Amino acid sequence: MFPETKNGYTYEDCKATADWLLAQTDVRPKVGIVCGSGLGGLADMLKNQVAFNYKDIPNFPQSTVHGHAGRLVFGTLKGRPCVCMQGRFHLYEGYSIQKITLPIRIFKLLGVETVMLTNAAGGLNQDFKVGDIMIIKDHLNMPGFAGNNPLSGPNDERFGVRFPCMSDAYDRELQQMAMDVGQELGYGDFLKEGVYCVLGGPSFETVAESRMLHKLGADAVGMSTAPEVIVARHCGMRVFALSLITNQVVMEYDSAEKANHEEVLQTGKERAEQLERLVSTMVTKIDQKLAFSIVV
Ligand SMILES: O=P(O)(O)O[C@H]1O[C@H](CO)[C@@H](O)[C@H]1O
Ligand code: HPA
Repeated sequence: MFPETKNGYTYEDCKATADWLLAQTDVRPKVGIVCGSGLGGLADMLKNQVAFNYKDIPNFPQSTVHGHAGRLVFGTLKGRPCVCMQGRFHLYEGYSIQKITLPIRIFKLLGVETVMLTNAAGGLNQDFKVGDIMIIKDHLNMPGFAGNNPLSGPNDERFGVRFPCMSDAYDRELQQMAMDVGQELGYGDFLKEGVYCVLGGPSFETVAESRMLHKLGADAVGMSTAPEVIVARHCGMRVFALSLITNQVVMEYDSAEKANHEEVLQTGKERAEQLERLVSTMVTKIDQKLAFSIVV
């Protein structure tokens, strides 16, 4: 049976959830992190944790996918206050697009200024290898082409404008910071950048679909992230996102490869440590930058 879907959450619904959370923790996060499939280890890095199971949070959906623990974790990452979704929601779980992006609006009302998202994705770019980390510079929002956009429905100006700009969705300074941090950490060989394409899932792509996406300019394909990015940008948060290339998308009919979720989780395990180090180092630099801009 599919979980309950509700079409649209009011500002008051989101505020009620944010206030409920704020009443139970002293952490006032400036950075909000969303962990992709098999990448929830990032949340375990937080110190002084106050954690909530999604099932206990008012209005929150439940995680139904293996590799998504279903916990919202508050704490400090290298001394910086953060909140981390250990598990995200996807359209294919049967939730409305408004529901899968609800936590992003709650981030905003918790005081988050920068959202960092990770995901597992299939590599379309023929220069990519399994285990590469792709800094996302742009996206193709396929569900949006079909009218399934998280901002569809009445617009509440308290979140943002009716027609938000998306040409600067992925913060360029943060992309450069990721490149610099990646170089410092010695990740040069497997740090890439590219365009992420979101599909509805849960079926993986056919060969014809993969070829089409590649021709359209996508470097990696997955089933998440872009709706969250749209909602985050709508309400004025800075966005950084990266994909772990967990598998090579099958582009040839005579290939013996078959996409599967186990491979996705396995690659996540193998690269988790580097990915966590990249994101956590960036968090310390973002924080320094914020402090600096307040002083100036
Ligand atoms: O995007 P995340 O949540 O990392 O998960 C990716 O991995 C799953 C497929 O294996 C899909 O849910 C896809 O979107
Ligand atoms: N396709 C779609 N989503 C994915 C893939 C893929 O190959 N790998 C991980 N998530």
